[in-house]
Amino acid sequence: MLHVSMIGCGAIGAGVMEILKSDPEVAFDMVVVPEAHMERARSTVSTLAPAAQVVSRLGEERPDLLIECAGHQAISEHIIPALERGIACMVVSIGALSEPGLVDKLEAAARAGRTQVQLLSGAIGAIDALAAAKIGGLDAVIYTGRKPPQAWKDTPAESAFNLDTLQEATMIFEGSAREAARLYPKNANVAATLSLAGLGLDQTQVRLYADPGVSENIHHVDASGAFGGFELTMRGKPLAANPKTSALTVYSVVRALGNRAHALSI
Ligand SMILES: NC(=O)C1=CN([C@@H]2O[C@H](COP(=O)(O)OP(=O)(O)OC[C@H]3O[C@@H](n4cnc5c(N)ncnc54)[C@H](O)[C@@H]3O)[C@@H](O)[C@H]2O)C=CC1
Ligand SMILES: O=C([O-])CC(=O)C(=O)O
Repeated sequence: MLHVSMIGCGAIGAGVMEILKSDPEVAFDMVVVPEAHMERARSTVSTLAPAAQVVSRLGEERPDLLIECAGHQAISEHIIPALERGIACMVVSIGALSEPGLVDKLEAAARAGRTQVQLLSGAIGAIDALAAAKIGGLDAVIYTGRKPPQAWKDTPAESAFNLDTLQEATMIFEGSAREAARLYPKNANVAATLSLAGLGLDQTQVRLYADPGVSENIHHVDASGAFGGFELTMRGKPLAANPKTSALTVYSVVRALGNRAHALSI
């Protein structure tokens, strides 16, 4: 039985607990959320993982695994201290790692605690292929993200374009993954994941589109190098609970937890 503590109880966290409530090999013992969100989290947790306690920090507990499904702030607040204490961690807010120095801090904390932090693939696929291709040498990685106009609300695109009346696909950003992550931090997880697996934040090229013709979060990757090349298009259905988040992100967390908990890993 794998004893897991979960940070966050929003669209991803609740989705993960919902799927795993019938898995006898995974137990959620703690769910960590900020004080202000505890009441709401308690009501969600009472049906999805009734044995779990809702807390605002991990305290002295030592889960087998701590998984972050919360947001950028949670990495320095909860993941780094847990790694230093030797607790294995998984992270889904990969966009946070575009902050200068944070990847190094994460690695140093895991080394100090003699443990490991796993960065999950989330809404994108082929991270295994890209990371393997990097070993032979990559020439180019181009990422195109395309989402319905409403998914770009509360981003700089909202002041530059009238998202409510867009009639055709409109490129709202072109530049490096580093710049994309700076301007669109809540939509930067895929760009940051591709960068970490591949050519890094400065060499990974990004184009972002607001497209009234789509209802899904469409991620396209074009990679080439010594291995040859690949093109990948993911058409991610957004979660009802948070349209910025593709459902595949939830499944990627469930898969990663299953791979730790079950005898067979794939
Ligand atoms: N790697 C990937 O492909 C993807 C990653 N994400 C990232 O996953 C994270 C969670 O996404 P959603 O579940 O859709 O968000 P959400 O907004 O639905 O839920 C966030 C949850 O985290 C909690 N929370 C917020 N700040 C916290 C903190 N400092 N400490 C502890 N708990 C905290 C909130 O109370 C809430 O329960 C976001 O950072 C998002 O950017 C989202 C989609 C894809
Ligand atoms: O599709 C998703 O779930 C999220 C996304 O685009 C990102 O954060 O890069």
